[in-house]
Order: sequence, then C-alpha cells, then structure tokens
Amino acid sequence: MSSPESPDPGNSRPSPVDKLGEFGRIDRYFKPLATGFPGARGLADDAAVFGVPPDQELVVTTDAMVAGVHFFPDDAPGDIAAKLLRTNLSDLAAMGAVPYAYTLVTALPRTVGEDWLAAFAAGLGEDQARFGIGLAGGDSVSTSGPITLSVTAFGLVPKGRALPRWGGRPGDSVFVTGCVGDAALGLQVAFGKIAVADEAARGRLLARLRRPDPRTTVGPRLVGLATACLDVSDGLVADLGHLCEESGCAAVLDSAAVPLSIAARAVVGSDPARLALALTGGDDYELLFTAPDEARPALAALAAGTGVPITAIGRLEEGSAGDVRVVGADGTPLALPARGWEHF
Ligand SMILES: Nc1ncnc2c1ncn2[C@@H]1O[C@H](COP(=O)(O)OP(=O)(O)O)[C@@H](O)[C@H]1O
Ligand SMILES: Cc1ncc(C[n+]2csc(CCOP(=O)(O)OP(=O)(O)O)c2C)c(N)n1
Ligand SMILES: [Mg+2]
Ligand SMILES: [Mg+2]
Ligand SMILES: [Mg+2]
Repeated sequence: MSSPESPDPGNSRPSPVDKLGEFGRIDRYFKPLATGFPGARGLADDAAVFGVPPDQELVVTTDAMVAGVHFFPDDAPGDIAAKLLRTNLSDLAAMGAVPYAYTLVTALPRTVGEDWLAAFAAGLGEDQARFGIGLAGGDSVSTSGPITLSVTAFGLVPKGRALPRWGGRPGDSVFVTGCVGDAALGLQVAFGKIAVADEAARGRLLARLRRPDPRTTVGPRLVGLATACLDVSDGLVADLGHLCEESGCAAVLDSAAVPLSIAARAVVGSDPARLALALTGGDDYELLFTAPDEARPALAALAAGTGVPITAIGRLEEGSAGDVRVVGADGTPLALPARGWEHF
C-alpha cells in the first residue's frame, strides 16, 4: 500500500537513469560474473547448486555494507565492490577456508545509474579473478535508502579443521598479520580530521581503507598451527577481546610491538590519541590468531613463504574471559577511550 504520506518505496515511478530494468541489469552485469562457476546455473535458475568434495566442509559467512556507514556514497564503485568482496574473503581466511563462491545482494536507490553498476561489476570481476571465486547468485532490489550491499561467501576447509575463535589457551602468543591502523587513520584523513602532507603516506592510508588485503594465502595455512583465529574488523583490541571471550581467558597486548606501516608510524608519531585510533579503529582485515611458542618457526616460514608479515604482539593469560590489558613499551597500562567499533 502506498499513500502520499508513505515513504517512497523506491519503485513507484520509472527511474530516469535506468533504461535496462532489473532483468536487463542482471543479464548485462551479473550473468558474466557467474560464467566461471557452473553451480550458478548461468543465473537462470531459482537457486545455485553445488557440492563439496568429500574431505572438505563448506564455510559460510555474510557481511553487509551500507553507504554512509561502511563507505562513502561517492566512493569509486570499483572500490566499493572490492571492499565488499574482500571483507567477506577476510572472514573465510579467518576460518582457514579457501574461497569458493559468493552470492550478492544489491539494494540500490534510483539515483544509481548504469555507469555506477558497470564499474561496480567490473570491480567484482577483477577481484573474482584475483581471489579465484565465482558469483553463484543473488538478489537485486530497489530501496529508498542508501546503497546497501551484502555478500555471502562460501569457502572450503578440510573437514573438522576450521579455525575457531575459542581454541586459545593461557600461555599462547598472540600474532597479527600485516599492519594495523592504516584504515582507521585513513578514515580520519577522509573526514579531514587528520592532515597528511606526504602524498604517498596519504595514499597508502586511504588505499587500505578502501581496499583491504584479505589474508587469503595465510588463513588456510594456519590450520594446524593456530589455536584460535579471527579477522580484525572492529578494532585490534575489541577483536582480541572477542577471541579471549570465546577462549575463556584474558590477554596482554604489547602496544609497542603492534606493527604499523611507515605511513601510520609517521602519522601516529608520539600522539597517544592517534595510537589509540590505530589500535581500536578497525577496518584492518588482518588475521589475529594465537599459537603456542612451538609454532614460531613454522609461522616464520609461513611469513617468508607468503610475503605477509606475522608479528607477535602479546600473550593469552589466565583471567576474566575477554579482558585485554594494553600496555606501553615500559609495561605501564595504556588508557583507551574505546576498544573498537560497535554498530548502534
Ligand atoms: N543478524 C544476524 N543473524 C545471525 N547471525 C548474526 C547476525 N549478526 C551477526 N551474527 C553472527 O554473530 C557473530 C559475530 O558477528 P560479527 O561481529 O559480524 O562477525 P565478524 O566481525 O566476523 O563479521 C558471527 O557468528 C555472525 O554470523
Ligand atoms: C563512511 C565510513 N564511516 C565509518 C567507517 C568505519 N567503520 C564502519 S563499520 C566498521 C567496523 C567493521 O564493520 P562491521 O559491519 O562491524 O563488520 P564485521 O565486524 O561484521 O566484519 C568500521 C571501522 C567506514 N569504514 N566508513
Ligand atoms: Mg559480520
Ligand atoms: Mg570476522
Ligand atoms: Mg563488526
């Protein structure tokens, strides 16, 4: 039912920018993305159909992104596509899974035209090739709200070997891949709250905000090495807290050991508020995991083999489940205004 008072449902009049229509858009932009994945049935059926090799299990994860919450409405559509896919691939990696297929939901306002969709689909296509994943299906709806996108990603892991958040034990070391803080600092750069004169540094921070590097090569190789694992989306401290809650222990995080990129180090300097931002701002999509000290030689070999740095940044300890003590170089506690991002 629609009345003059009710909000525009998004399809009450033909869109001025939309010549193709729902099925024309699917034919032109989404069907080509599904050709490499036979289970997608050419996006011509009611659902996808696929099997799993007998020694493997399917890992399934879903993450949504909303314009104004996860990205800026005027971000490049190719960047939006990349972030959408990569945040989901990061969750697969956190489970130790190899990417297999994904489904896509687009809820688009009428202001989104064909140019946007073409660039968005091209971005998906590039990342499909890069990460070896195919489109299996999805749904296309209109909205009177902001652009809203969701991906469900499917991955494969050897049966019974998916990496849990709950295997960490007191005494295990805490490790993180890559660098932390670039995206959170980049977000403040995008908001104009942090000025970065150096163009290369500014570019690095913004690039990591817009296009995270999901650790798809590292995650599957942590099976058998890591006792617990998750990916850092909400913030390093918050996500370590999540791992500790599930593992029923506490942790100490050595802030001086946390790897920051050269750009982040320059921007943080000796400013405690900026260091706190790097440790709690989120959007990192690095893997945070625990392992006993015996695993260190294998982890060093893994880092060398993949080219992804792996750094020890703390230790699990006995204590109240979920407690995280963040300490400075001299071992004194660091005060943080928050642990990480939380949706209201
Ligand atoms: N709306 C929801 N319905 C069902 N499960 C949900 C919902 N929101 C979150 N979850 C589940 O809660 C857990 C934590 O979610 P989340 O913090 O989003 O994980 P992540 O940071 O890895 O994306 C996950 O197991 C996720 O599947
Ligand atoms: C425009 C904009 N505002 C704010 C942020 C910061 N931000 C939004 S959501 C989020 C946390 C991660 O998103 P979430 O939906 O919680 O992903 P999940 O934890 O489920 O993987 C962060 C750091 C951003 N990336 N872009
Ligand atoms: Mg999530
Ligand atoms: Mg996650
Ligand atoms: Mg979150």
